[in-house]
Amino acid sequence: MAEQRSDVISWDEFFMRVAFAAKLRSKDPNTQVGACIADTDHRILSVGYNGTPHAITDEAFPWGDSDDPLNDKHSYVIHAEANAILNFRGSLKDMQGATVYVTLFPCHECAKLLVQAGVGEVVYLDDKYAGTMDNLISKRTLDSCGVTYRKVQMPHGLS
Ligand SMILES: Nc1nc(=O)n([C@H]2C[C@H](O)[C@@H](COP(=O)(O)O)O2)cc1CO
Ligand SMILES: [Zn+2]
Repeated sequence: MAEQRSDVISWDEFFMRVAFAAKLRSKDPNTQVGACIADTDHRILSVGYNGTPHAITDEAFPWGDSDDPLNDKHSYVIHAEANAILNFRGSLKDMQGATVYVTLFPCHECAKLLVQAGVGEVVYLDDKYAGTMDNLISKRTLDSCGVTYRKVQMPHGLS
């Protein structure tokens, strides 16, 4: 009888790989972000990545940075975490206590949305904006609302 494989990837690694795959769909030339929400029974509830609202043409929105808010991508893009919440087709009751796996630490706007959607834990891959005011507000929001966060361990890498 063959032995079963023991060196399998963990649930954390699995869901982070799903989030990582999602970010590969992002058209943002500078920062691509993926999010995967999994419930307490290790079922995937939803996936999202950062992108603009559905538009009639690909050129409807800018993808560059600009001092002019009308021409700045940040005015239009929907963040990965927000898209993951919006893509969910079930009842928000099923999201209570869920874990969101994100390739980049949530911004303060998404932190508020995740809290109100019932997410109980944030697991992140990168925190490249750590220490910025937005990031500090995000962490204060999560701390104040009892949402824990931790950096994922990826012993098998991402390839
Ligand atoms: N957690 C996040 N989820 C996201 O989906 N984003 C998106 C918004 C933009 O499309 C991009 C950030 O662009 P930049 O400012 O690094 O050029 O990533 C950003 C963050 C950062 O907090
Ligand atoms: Zn955000």
